[in-house]
Amino acid sequence: MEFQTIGLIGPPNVGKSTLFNRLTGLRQKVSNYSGVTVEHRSGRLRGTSKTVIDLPGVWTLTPSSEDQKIAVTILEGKQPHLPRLDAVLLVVDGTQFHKYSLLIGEVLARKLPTMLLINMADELEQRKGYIDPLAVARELHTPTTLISAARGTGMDAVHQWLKQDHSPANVLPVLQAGGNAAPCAPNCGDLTAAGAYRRPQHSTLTRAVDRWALHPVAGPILCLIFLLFAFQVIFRVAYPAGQALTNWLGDLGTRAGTILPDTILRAIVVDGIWNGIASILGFLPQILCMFLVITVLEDSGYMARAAVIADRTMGRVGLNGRSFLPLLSAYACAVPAIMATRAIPSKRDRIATILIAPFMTCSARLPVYALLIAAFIPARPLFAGPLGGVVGLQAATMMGLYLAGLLAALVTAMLLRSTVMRGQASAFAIELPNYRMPRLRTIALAIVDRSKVFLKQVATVILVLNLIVWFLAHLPLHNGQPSEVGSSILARIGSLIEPLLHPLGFNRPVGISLLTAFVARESVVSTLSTLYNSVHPGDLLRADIGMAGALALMIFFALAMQCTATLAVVRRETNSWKWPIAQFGYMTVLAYVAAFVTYRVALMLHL
Ligand SMILES: Nc1nc2c(ncn2[C@@H]2O[C@H](COP(=O)(O)OP(=O)(O)OP(=O)(O)O)[C@@H](O)[C@H]2O)c(=O)[nH]1
Ligand SMILES: [Mg+2]
Repeated sequence: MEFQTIGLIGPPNVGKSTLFNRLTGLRQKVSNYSGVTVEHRSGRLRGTSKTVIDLPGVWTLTPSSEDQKIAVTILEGKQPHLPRLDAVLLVVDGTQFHKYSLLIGEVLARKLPTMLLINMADELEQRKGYIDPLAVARELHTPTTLISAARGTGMDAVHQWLKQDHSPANVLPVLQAGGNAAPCAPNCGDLTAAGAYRRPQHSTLTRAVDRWALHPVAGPILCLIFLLFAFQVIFRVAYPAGQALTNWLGDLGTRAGTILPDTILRAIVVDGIWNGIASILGFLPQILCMFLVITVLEDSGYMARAAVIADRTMGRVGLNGRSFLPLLSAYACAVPAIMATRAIPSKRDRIATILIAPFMTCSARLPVYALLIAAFIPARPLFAGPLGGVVGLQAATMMGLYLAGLLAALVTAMLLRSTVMRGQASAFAIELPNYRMPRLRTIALAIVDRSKVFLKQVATVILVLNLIVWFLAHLPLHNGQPSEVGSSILARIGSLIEPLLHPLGFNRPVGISLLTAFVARESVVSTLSTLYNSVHPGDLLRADIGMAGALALMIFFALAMQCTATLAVVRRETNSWKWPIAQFGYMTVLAYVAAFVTYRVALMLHL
């Protein structure tokens, strides 16, 4: 009998998802910190009809958080709509083998056919550690093998075990090592002695880097310098590259316009669709640059340190240290970050983290910030002097907006902890993984996948939004001709929201673009482009809203909850409408008031 449904179970950050990707050819997210996978993911074992299921990491089978509950429920065969597991690949990290006897004992006691995979063979050898998998197999009466999921070594034995006929007479002799008959007791005794385990030497790189990265003063400063440098690259390299792309696409649209006959169709294709698309595509290089930075930080193991730094410097606001990993991942997108809060055991801390996650600057805000900063903030050095050129005013403004979001999150956390979510902050312990050279494959896949998500968003949601905006700006028809700008449906919507826009210094196109931003934040760029009928709407906006309005718009955008996808996921994860509604109301009022104050202060300062 061959296995049909195989589960990957094991502690966090041991390489389960890396193995899953190798077995199935899929692209489950892999990163060097604990708690990356928070829900199950199924895939087909390559070349077969068998199902492999990747699970969140667990330290014991007594779950203490939502993600761990998922892993244990599936192991117990109690997950609705999912077949029972008929085999388990129990994955552990060979460089930390001394930590796993409890989990190994608990999993084997379930009596499912199990193979123990000791992963990270490459790192174990490199750091001069040792383990004898056959001796472990003999001790546990369980097939055991040493693998490297990242490099693909040792995988033959795994495939053989999965392929083999598991009727009692046909079990593979080498790996059998005593058969699968006698499962060990819940605690498997001293496996390290039985397996002649020699712990690997400490990673000298990790020690050297951590001396600086975890330093109470130098650590946060280095972190800020690194981010400032990343923003500088975004403005110096990615922005010009993106603008060149937009210019090229804009020219292409103009040329196509001269070929097409001068009909309504030409207006729809060139003005209604193409200009908006060309303007937003120019921000792809910046988004990719940001993802490159985030993926390198995650896969190198730095993110776990950033969480420690954040906990030390910001834990005083009452946030649980465990909140910082999801919050840091919200710099990419709030949706997976809110799902990552499943790893936080305390419900109260989890809800607090969900409520503040959308303040972190997600990648969809990036194009809008870049557009406004490039149009309004002069491209000059931040300070005079020989080193002045290293950091520009534009990069510093971008950093300021990221910090504004963070500050709003922390103040909100403080408010929550002193009102509706009072209570003791729980202690924070985090596993600090060894630093690893980020894998080129992980980075490349993250960037390719991100480009696909962005391009799909542009080709679907943003394109449709653009068309809707364009039509609303030209309807109703009068005697078969489009409306004058002032009498279109959009103009009427504009006049309705005008009283709200005026106190913030926004004009109608900005107001309309903020409405479309509810569907997709990035669409502010393409909506402005469609309304101004230009691939570079920033230049025209400069003449319309002035510096005070632009600063207010940046602050509004930093703080407002303009993302239906996030609201939907908050509803799902908290299982109530109360939280998303409260969150939406609070963030909108905060954004409005902060933008109003910014506008008035900027006017007073004659900016
Ligand atoms: N050197 C080395 N690194 C590996 C190996 N397998 C995985 N890794 C790295 O280990 C880290 C964790 O890998 P994941 O596959 O995300 O681990 P996981 O067990 O799924 O983690 P969670 O989802 O958090 O439970 C990543 O940085 C991987 O690149 C390996 O065989 N050798
Ligand atoms: Mg995983």
